[in-house]
Amino acid sequence: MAATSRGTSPVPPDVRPRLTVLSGPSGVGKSTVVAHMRTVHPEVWLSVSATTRKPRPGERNGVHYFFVDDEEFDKLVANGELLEWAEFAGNRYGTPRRAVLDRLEAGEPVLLEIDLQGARLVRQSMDDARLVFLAPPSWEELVRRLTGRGTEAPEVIERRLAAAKIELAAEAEFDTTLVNTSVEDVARELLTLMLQA
Ligand SMILES: Nc1ncnc2c1ncn2[C@@H]1O[C@H](COP(=O)(O)OP(=O)(O)OP(=O)(O)O)[C@@H](O)[C@H]1O
Ligand SMILES: Nc1nc2c(ncn2[C@@H]2O[C@H](COP(=O)(O)O)[C@@H](O)[C@H]2O)c(=O)[nH]1
Repeated sequence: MAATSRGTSPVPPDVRPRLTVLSGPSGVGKSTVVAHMRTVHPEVWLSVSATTRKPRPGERNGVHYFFVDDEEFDKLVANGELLEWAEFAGNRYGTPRRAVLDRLEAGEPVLLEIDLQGARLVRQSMDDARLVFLAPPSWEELVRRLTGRGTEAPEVIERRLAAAKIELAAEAEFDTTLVNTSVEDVARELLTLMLQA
């Protein structure tokens, strides 16, 4: 992932960047929105999580995730290297702590794309984090997107939809909700939120 510097940052000099967490049910379009935002603003830094999930076709180690086995993930947890971690639909996911803290200390805005459990943990440990919930236009559209992506087996889709019901019920815990009707619009709104004081 490309490094950022204050020189290329979209952050106005009088704004103190903070941590933004983007969450929402599986399939709502979090990765799509973030990828679009980063094509327009490649200088925005996105944390790369560690996961025990196997890579999907096209996913690259160190770019989309750090793909690790159970033993390596155990070590990351035991050594305190994760800012937060959670089990989601049968796999573990966690945010490498050092990289996030380094960026914040350098005065750069930081974006995490993580699940509800992780968002709750971040809120507990970093009370000025901004929590953004990405919602689908409807339940039917969420099912269509998750199924249409074609990356999960039917039983995994069922697990993710069960988790989605819990995540949708937690929307009120977030500071802001964005409805993902248009990827371009939501990406723009997300960037605006990230740059607000
Ligand atoms: N606004 C949108 N309109 C129509 N389709 C969309 C929209 N946003 C995303 N999609 C599609 O929905 C599918 C799921 O998107 P994506 O993989 O980004 O979801 P996600 O929230 O990151 O899921 P997960 O949490 O499972 O990783 C993809 O096929 C994507 O192209
Ligand atoms: N708590 C965390 N959740 C994370 C992290 N990285 C990703 N995720 C979330 O997991 C699910 C499933 O992701 P997928 O790539 O397998 O579809 C999704 O909600 C992600 O946002 C993390 O570091 N911590």
